[in-house]
This record gives sequence, C-alpha cells and structure tokens, in this order.
Amino acid sequence: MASTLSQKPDTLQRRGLMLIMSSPSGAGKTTVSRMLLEHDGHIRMSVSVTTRPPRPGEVDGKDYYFVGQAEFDRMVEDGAFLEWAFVFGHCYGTPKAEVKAGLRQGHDFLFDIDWQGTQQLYQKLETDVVRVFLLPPSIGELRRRLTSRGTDSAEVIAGRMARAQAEISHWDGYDYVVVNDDIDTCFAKVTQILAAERMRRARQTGLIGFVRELMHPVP
Ligand SMILES: Nc1nc2c(ncn2[C@@H]2O[C@H](COP(=O)(O)OP(=O)(O)O)[C@@H](O)[C@H]2O)c(=O)[nH]1
Ligand SMILES: Nc1ncnc2c1ncn2[C@@H]1O[C@H](COP(=O)(O)OP(=O)(O)O)[C@@H](O)[C@H]1O
Repeated sequence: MASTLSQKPDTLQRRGLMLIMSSPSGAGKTTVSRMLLEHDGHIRMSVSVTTRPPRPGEVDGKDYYFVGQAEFDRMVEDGAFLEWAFVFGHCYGTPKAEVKAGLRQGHDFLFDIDWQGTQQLYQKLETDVVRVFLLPPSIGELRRRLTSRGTDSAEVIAGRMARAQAEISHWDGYDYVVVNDDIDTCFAKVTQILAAERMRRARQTGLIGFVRELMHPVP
C-alpha cells in the first residue's frame, strides 16, 4: 500500500554526531579513519591544528593544519579551539567553527584526538559525542606497526611506546572499545557503531513530525 505520509523516514533531518577515535599511537586510528572517509559519504574529518612538524607524505590542510607555536597560542587566546592539548611534546587542537556549524546542518564529524581532547569534548558536547577506543592486539604488534609505518625515528618510536600503557589506561573513558587485530574486522565494527549511533532517537530530530503523522494520519 502506498504511504500517505508527507515525509520519507530515510530523508528526515538529523543532528550530526562527533565520532571520536583514540588509541595508543600506532594502533590504527589514521588507517581506520581513512577507510571511513573513503566508504562513508556522510562523515567528514575534523582536521586538527598542530605544532608538530609534518611527516613525509602529510598534506597541510588535509592531515593537519601545521602552524608555529606563536600562531597556535594566538588561536588559543582567540578561543578558536573546541579543545586543545599537549601531546608528545607538541600542541594539538580542534578548530571550532566548522564543526559547530556542520553539526547543526546534520553533518557527522570524525575526530582523531587523544583522551584529554575526548574528555574536553565530552564535557562540552556530551550528547553529540560517540567515543571509540582502539586497542592493539598486543604490545609487540604495536611496536611492529610503529616501526613498519616508517615515519618516525627510533627515538620518537621509543617515546610513543613508553606512553602506550599510560594511554591505554584511559580506555574506560570511552563508550566503545575495539581491538584492531584484523583491519577489515575492526573497520566493520566501527561502521556498525556509527550506523547504530545515527539511529539514536535523540539525534533523529526530524522524527517528531514523522511520528506525529503516523499517530494522527490524515484520513
Ligand atoms: N587533544 C587532541 N589530540 C589530538 C588532536 N589531533 C591529534 N591528536 C592526538 O595527538 C596524538 C599524536 O598524533 P600524531 O602526531 O598524528 O601521531 P599518531 O599517534 O601516530 O596519530 C594522537 O593521540 C592524536 O589522536 C587534537 O586536535 N586534539
Ligand atoms: N589491523 C592492522 N593490521 C596490520 N597493520 C595495521 C593495522 N592497522 C593499522 N596498521 C598499520 O600500522 C601502522 C600504524 O597505523 P596508523 O593508522 O598510522 O596508527 P595511529 O594513527 O593510531 O598512530 C600503519 O603502518 C598501518 O598501515
């Protein structure tokens, strides 16, 4: 039977969500983020600002906005960040403007940020935030991944390994925890989390009118 409703459920207005992915360095956040951006047409990356120098192959404006310390400090003073933190000796921050406007328009955003940034975003925008923590299958595999990525010196890798346990200790500040053993399985799980979170009643702002029409159909 043809529907008499004025709106199709699939096209209803929805508030955007903030999918945060954190992990110890090398567990696979960047890899899973790239897969999500490639396969999901509705999520955008929140590109952070950092004082860390670019790695080979990283593109300014795509991977990060690379800035000097003075410019970063000015942005902090101007209130340009939703959150910012000091990680591995460098400053990292999430620019505010694009995300706030995008959420209202129903866009979803993906954040590759650490536990400090996650706490700050959760305190500010709790209902919009979905927190996912990726774990490596083992500490040995984490070291192998950091080494095989080939982007950091032995000294930097040693620093990241030394921080791994401290970062893992924040796993209980997240809504979901996924072990990134096989990459395709891990990606499938993150995709399932995103799909379910998009269906949360509180996010489906357009449902109110739709449900009203279902309950009071025009004869
Ligand atoms: N709080 C916060 N953390 C960030 C931000 N951008 C990146 N990070 C985190 O900073 C850490 C270092 O990032 P990066 O230097 O790219 O190395 P990675 O750990 O190999 O991804 C990671 O834990 C990122 O999640 C940000 O805007 N805010
Ligand atoms: N499930 C996986 N199995 C094997 N290698 C992986 C897996 N996930 C990521 N990697 C590799 O491990 C390295 C670190 O991954 P990356 O996504 O850069 O981690 P992070 O962003 O968390 O620091 C990269 O070389 C990546 O290709």
